[in-house]
Amino acid sequence: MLDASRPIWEGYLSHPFVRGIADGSLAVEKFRFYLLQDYLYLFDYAKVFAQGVVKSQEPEVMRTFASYVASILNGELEIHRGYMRRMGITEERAETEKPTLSNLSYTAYMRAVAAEEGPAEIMAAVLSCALSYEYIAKWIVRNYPDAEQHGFYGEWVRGYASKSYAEENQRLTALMEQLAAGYPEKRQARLTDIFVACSRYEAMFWDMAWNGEM
Ligand SMILES: Cc1ncc(CO)c(N)n1
Repeated sequence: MLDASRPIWEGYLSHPFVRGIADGSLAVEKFRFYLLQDYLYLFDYAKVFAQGVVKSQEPEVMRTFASYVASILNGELEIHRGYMRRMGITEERAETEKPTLSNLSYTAYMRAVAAEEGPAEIMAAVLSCALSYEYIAKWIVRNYPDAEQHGFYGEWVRGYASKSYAEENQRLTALMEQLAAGYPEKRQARLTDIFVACSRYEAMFWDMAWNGEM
């Protein structure tokens, strides 16, 4: 799965939006636009995990999916709310924002997988989002030593490069392997297709953030 999307992931690292966070040169206006879109995105992302609870039978699997619903709504979105406070954006204001077509397409795709398919396919859909942010943030930390301390973007970098985020991702990866164990080739190929599609949607989301799509 990771091999199939390697070239797409390499592209994230040279993306001007990602580079702008890395060297601190990104215009705050661009980040503001991205953050509001990502704020909307994360509520749908949480719903995809919630669908994982609905679609799974084993208590342990249900518990894992459920814990991510809570950690997105209470943990990751705290980063967003922190930035919104700093930029003077209220939650009411953020909720009136309209998702761009790129954003809608990405979440609609994940929600269609979640509605029609099973827990392994749902995990394949959420995995590239989670893993790619860790990949990007760790790459920033390795290559831009000042990025973590940046007065504005530092919090974003630290959050996604953190040990706790990596640990959560390890649990997701382990669950992916557990759910897909013994899958025949055809179903494995389907998981890869979903993972690659979401990796491409991630690239589209960065493009949207950079170009300010309406
Ligand atoms: C678009 C997008 N993908 C992945 C993540 C990481 O959860 C995020 N916050 N936003």
